[in-house]
Amino acid sequence: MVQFPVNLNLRERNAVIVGGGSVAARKCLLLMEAGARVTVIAPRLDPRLEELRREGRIICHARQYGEGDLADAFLAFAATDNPAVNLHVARDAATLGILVDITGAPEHGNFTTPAHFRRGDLLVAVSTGGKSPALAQGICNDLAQRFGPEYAETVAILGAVREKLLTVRSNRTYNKTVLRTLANADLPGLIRRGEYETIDRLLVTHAGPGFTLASLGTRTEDPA
Ligand SMILES: C[C@@]1(CC(=O)O)c2cc3[nH]c(cc4nc(cc5[nH]c(cc(n2)[C@H]1CCC(=O)O)[C@@](C)(CC(=O)O)[C@@H]5CCC(=O)O)C(CC(=O)O)=C4CCC(=O)O)c(CCC(=O)O)c3CC(=O)O
Ligand SMILES: NC(=O)C1=CN([C@@H]2O[C@H](COP(=O)(O)OP(=O)(O)OC[C@H]3O[C@@H](n4cnc5c(N)ncnc54)[C@H](O)[C@@H]3O)[C@@H](O)[C@H]2O)C=CC1
Repeated sequence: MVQFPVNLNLRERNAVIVGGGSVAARKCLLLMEAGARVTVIAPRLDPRLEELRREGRIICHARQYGEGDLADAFLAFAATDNPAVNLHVARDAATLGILVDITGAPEHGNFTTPAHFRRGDLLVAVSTGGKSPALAQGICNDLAQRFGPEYAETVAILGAVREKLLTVRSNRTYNKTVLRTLANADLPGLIRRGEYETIDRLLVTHAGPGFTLASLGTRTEDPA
């Protein structure tokens, strides 16, 4: 199965999870992090889901999956321990044209959830197309050691430089060169060592006067 990589914007989109066990709870937390509105349908709820329900942060229907449950979903997850129910969800989603992750039988759905970690706006996702979730998770754990919190700051700085460059300069070739140079300038290493003056010098040299960390708003005061 050749899968297509995509990053979804789920802000204020409806997501329906059929099933309420530990897999459902994991998907639910992930969806909430992304700003989705989550509905869970399951007769039995994991304690984490039960708590979210009590706090009014998700909608729960304490019953078995049934007719019409996917009606207003943007995307859906089948995470019950009953393969027949999961297949029923797969068929209904196909009829409605809704994206669905059949967590116990990925070949019946049209997307899967990769292992992942975040550093601010940096998202690293690893997929084996369902062949070995444990390997995907292991590779992610290795990468997480290599890409520490300094990458969150690096992405914030590069994002701010990019936004300012695109606003103040219309020369695309120039911008591309500057952005590539800065992206390859080991800002993470400089941040790790606290060498913010060197970063300022790099920014001013390559992007131009006015491109200091303070003026970009990514750093308001010198830590020294
Ligand atoms: C297809 C997919 C469905 C989907 O889209 O979610 C799927 C399916 C299945 N997983 C199974 C087992 C395990 N899953 C994990 C862990 C995770 N599984 C995740 C994703 C996915 N799992 C999707 C494909 C991802 C890809 O490879 O591209 C992670 C990465 C992300 C997440 O769940 O959000 C998450 C990391 C959790 C974290 O970071 O905490 C572990 C490891 C562990 O628990 O230690 C095991 C045991 C070891 C093993 O089996 O490898 C089984 C067999 C169930 C059974 O035996 O009954 C099935 C069903 C099947 O394959 O038939
Ligand atoms: N990362 C992943 O995606 C993983 C996926 N799986 C698969 O995910 C599925 C669920 O695993 P767990 O959460 O551990 O199961 P679980 O046993 O903890 O929970 C099952 C849930 O399904 C609900 N359920 C049962 N019949 C239902 C129905 N007719 N309608 C609605 N809800 C119903 C139960 O009430 C319960 O909440 C399994 O199919 C398993 O193969 C398993 C491990 C990892």
